[in-house]
Amino acid sequence: MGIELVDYGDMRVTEVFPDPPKFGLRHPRTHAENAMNISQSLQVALNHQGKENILFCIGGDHSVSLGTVHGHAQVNKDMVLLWIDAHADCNTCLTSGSGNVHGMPLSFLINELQEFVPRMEEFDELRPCISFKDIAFIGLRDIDPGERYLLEKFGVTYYGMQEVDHLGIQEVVRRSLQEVNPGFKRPIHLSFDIDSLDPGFAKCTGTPVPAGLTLREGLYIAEEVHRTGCLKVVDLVEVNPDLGDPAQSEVTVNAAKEVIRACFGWQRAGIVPSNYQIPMPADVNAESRVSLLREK
Ligand SMILES: NC(=[NH2+])NCCC[C@H](N)C(=O)O
Repeated sequence: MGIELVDYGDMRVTEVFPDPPKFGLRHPRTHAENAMNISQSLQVALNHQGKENILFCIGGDHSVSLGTVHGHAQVNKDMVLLWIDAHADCNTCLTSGSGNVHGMPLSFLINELQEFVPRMEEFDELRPCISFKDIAFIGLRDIDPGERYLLEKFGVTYYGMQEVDHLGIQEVVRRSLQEVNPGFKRPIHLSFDIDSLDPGFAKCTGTPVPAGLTLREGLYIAEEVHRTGCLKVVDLVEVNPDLGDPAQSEVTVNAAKEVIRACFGWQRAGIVPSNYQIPMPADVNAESRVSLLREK
């Protein structure tokens, strides 16, 4: 594609011991510490790179975004968030049925939700940093009762699969961008959970849900978000090639790769890479060739 990539390396996950559940939330100290590490590393990377660049974080599960969104919001205070997912991931530890933090990251980050989250000093540093009005959800189809209650209570912009079927992906993306980022003035954080895609395209993920986005719809989202010119940070999470058979894992990884390429500006219609030079026959230089053609 003619783009230059800089690899900032892997984040090591630190496990903290002992780490008993708190309010049902599993591994609170480990999660809080790792989220803070991710947030700080992301801030360093964002401040280091050029303004026109895109920072890509490859998960990990969706708890990664607790750190990435927090870090991004410290650098770009006016950022908006597009959450592409089968799940709303805004359970509080009290509404969660699983205790898994990958279903809760937004409960720590969204200002309006703080009154529903019990205080845990481990998470004190991860101050909430975004409001519901700055978030659009696309692809939802497995929403827990507590999440549904909160989405309704705060009148949140969300386009579940029902809305995708009703409006079509083009209108869903147009409305989402228009609602959170009118005029394309604000930096965008795209948090793309591979389980937003239908299991036919992404079986190898921890919590697959049937009847999801097609790969075409997923790519359309990524292409359109790239086209805004506002895309600053992308999370691509919940890809787990160890789940499922080798064929399914290849399909899932390929889907993830295609989404990543689209975020970086690849288009299905093809692109001319920035450093591309058209091959010319060796015998004739371009100028004489043009004049030969004209003389005929
Ligand atoms: N990012 C995800 N895959 N989230 C799945 C969450 C599933 C369920 N709602 C939970 O809270 O446990």
